Amino acid sequence: MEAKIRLENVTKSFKDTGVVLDDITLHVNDGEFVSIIGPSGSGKSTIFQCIGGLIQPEKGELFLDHRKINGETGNIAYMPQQNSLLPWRTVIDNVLLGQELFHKPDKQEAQKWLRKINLFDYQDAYPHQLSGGMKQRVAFLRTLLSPQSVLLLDEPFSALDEFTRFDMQKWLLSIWEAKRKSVLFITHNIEEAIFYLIGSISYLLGQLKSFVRSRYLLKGREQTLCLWKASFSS
Ligand SMILES: Nc1ncnc2c1ncn2[C@@H]1O[C@H](COP(=O)(O)OP(=O)(O)OP(=O)(O)O)[C@@H](O)[C@H]1O
Repeated sequence: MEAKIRLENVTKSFKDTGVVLDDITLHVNDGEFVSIIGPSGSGKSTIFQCIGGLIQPEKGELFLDHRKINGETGNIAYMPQQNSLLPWRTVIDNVLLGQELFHKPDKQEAQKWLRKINLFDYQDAYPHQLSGGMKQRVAFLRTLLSPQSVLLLDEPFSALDEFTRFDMQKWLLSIWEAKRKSVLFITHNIEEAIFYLIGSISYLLGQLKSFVRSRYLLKGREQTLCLWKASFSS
């Protein structure tokens, strides 16, 4: 299977903290769902910032399809950990932002999805009028509806209550099944990573050809924790 995203021997350090990523190699295949789990400070968000082109590694190369993307932004739909909504834009205009960058805003589709996440009545509200969980749902929707084929989700559901989180997790899986985007998902929570593995199994068994795994990062080193892996040939 073709790698959609490839990190080859990526090393990144910061002045204060020293080496954070030490020779990381990671391949994510087309349509694959990969959870990245690890303790706080192990470098999970730093990996995303490198893939998203927000920072440059001092060593190593990053590829999207076969194209080198070191330091390039705009290739990936990225939902960072911190609130990334633009305060001067309404909810609907924030959701449409990712699509506007590609000149493809689809207001009707955005409204359809806002209804699904119970935010239809807030489409004309501004971010300061929303709770933390509502903002997270808006940012998540913007990322999902962006046209790029790779989603980077950095703890997208951390501000949500258990019930809403469960709904969003199920929703994310159904979107992944329907759109077959490549998803990299950061979480602190091993149970959440296992949820996606188990949730993916029925789909993968049906499709006969896929591959799901979780990665566990230790400071400076990457170890692969193969919780579940399936590779079927069609
Ligand atoms: N811009 C920066 N300048 C200096 N140090 C940084 C910078 N960004 C990250 N770091 C440091 O790099 C290390 C890894 O940070 P990172 O945010 O990638 O970890 P993380 O695994 O995502 O943590 P968390 O789960 O708490 O979000 C931390 O020690 C952090 O202080």
